[in-house]
Amino acid sequence: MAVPLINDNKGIKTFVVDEGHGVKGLSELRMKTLPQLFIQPREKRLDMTKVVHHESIPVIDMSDWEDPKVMKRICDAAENWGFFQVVNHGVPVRVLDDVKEAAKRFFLLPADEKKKYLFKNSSTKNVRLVSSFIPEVDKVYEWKDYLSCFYVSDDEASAFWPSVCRDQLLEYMKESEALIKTLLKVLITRLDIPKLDETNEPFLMGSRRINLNYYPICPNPELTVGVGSHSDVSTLTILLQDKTGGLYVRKLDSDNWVHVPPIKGSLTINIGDALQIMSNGRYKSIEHHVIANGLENRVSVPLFVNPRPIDVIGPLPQVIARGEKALYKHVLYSDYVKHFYRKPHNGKDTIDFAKL
Ligand SMILES: COc1cc(/C=C/C(=O)SCCNC(=O)CCNC(=O)[C@H](O)C(C)(C)COP(=O)(O)OP(=O)(O)OC[C@H]2O[C@@H](n3cnc4c(N)ncnc43)[C@H](O)[C@@H]2OP(=O)(O)O)ccc1O
Ligand SMILES: O=C(O)CCC(=O)C(=O)O
Ligand SMILES: [Fe+2]
Repeated sequence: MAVPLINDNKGIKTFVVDEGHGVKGLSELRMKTLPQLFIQPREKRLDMTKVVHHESIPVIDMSDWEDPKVMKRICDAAENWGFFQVVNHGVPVRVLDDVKEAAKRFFLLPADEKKKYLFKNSSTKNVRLVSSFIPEVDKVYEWKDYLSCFYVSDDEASAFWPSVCRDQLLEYMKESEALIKTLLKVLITRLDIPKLDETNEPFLMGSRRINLNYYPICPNPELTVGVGSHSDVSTLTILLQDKTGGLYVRKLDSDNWVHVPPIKGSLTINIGDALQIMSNGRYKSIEHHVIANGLENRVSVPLFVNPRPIDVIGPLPQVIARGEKALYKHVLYSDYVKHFYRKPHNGKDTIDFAKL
C-alpha cells in the first residue's frame, strides 16, 4: 500500500476512492494534518459563532400520538423546524442498537472486503460504498464514508446487501414501518388529506434508501465537514445517530444553527424536499450539517422514505384546491434525485430545480 502525501490530491483520491481505503483508511494512517483535498473553504464549514445554545428542535413523545395535542406538535414541528426528535416511537431500542453495531461491523471489514461494494465493482447499482458525497464531482472532499442501499425486495437484499449488516437493516426497516405511517398520517391531515391509503402511499412512501454513514476521527476537524450543508431529497428521513453528536440544523429563516443532541432511544425526523414540494412549502426541508470530530468515530443511519423514482411530484391537488398559488412545478422524482447527485452539497439549492 503506497501512502499518499498530504498535498498530493491525486494520490489521496487514488488511496481513498480508487483503492477503496476510504476516509476511514486515511484516518487510520494517523496523519498529523488534514490532507489538502479535505480543506473546505471557510463558507462551507460550520461557523460555530452562529450556533445558538438556548434553543433546540422539539422532542415529541409519540406514545399518545392520536391525542390532538401531540398531532398538533408534530405538524407544528414540521412547519416551523422541519426537524424534530421522537421518543416512545415503537421501534425497539434493541433494534436500533443492533443497527448501529451492524454499521460499525461493516466499516470494520478489511478494505479488500469493502471494495466489493464500490460502484465500479458492485454487482448491483442498488448498493454502493462511497467516500465524501460524490467523489467524481466534489472539488473538496467531505470527511465521511457511506454505504447506500436502495430497497427493492427482501430477496434482492439477501442477494446483494452485505451479510454483516443486512438482517439488522431489514429488521430496522420493518420495525420502523408503523412509525413512518403514523407520521405521514398525522402530517397529511393538515394538508386536507384524510387518510394514508393506496392512492397516496406510493408517492409518499413508495421507496426507501438506507445509508450507513461513518465519520472517522479527523486530524483537523475545524478545517473540514462530515457532511456539508444540504437538505434531503426524501419525503421524510428517519435518522438514527450514535452518542457522539455533531449534527446541526439551521433554524428556519435565520443564520443560526442548533445542535441535535443524541438522546438514548430517540430517532430524529426531518422533512425532505419531496414533502416540501408536495405540501407547497408548508412543511420545510431544512438545511443540516455534520461536523468532523477529532476524538471519536461516529456512525449514523438515515432511512430515507421517498416517492418512487417513477412518480411525478408537485404540489398536491388538495393543497392547491384551497386556493394557494403553486410554488413548484411537477417533476419526475428520479430526475430530481439525479439532479441532487450531480452537484456537491450546497445548502438548499436542489429545490430550485422544482421552483416555478
Ligand atoms: C449520500 O449522501 C447523502 C445523501 C443525502 C440524502 C439522500 C436522500 O435524500 S436519499 C433519497 C434518495 N432517493 C432515492 O433513492 C429515490 C429513489 N431512487 C431513485 O430515484 C433512483 O435510485 C436514482 C437515484 C434516480 C437512480 O436511478 P437509476 O437511473 O436507475 O440509477 P443510476 O443510473 O445508478 O443513477 C443515476 C444517477 O444518480 C446517481 N446516483 C444514484 N444514486 C447515487 C448514490 N447513492 N450516490 C451517488 N450518486 C448516486 C448516479 O451517479 C447517476 O448519475 P448520472 O449523472 O450518471 O445520471 C444527503 C446528504 C448526503 O451526504
Ligand atoms: O449523520 C448525520 O447525523 C446526518 C447525515 C445526513 O444528513 C445525511 O446522510 O443525509
Ligand atoms: Fe441529510
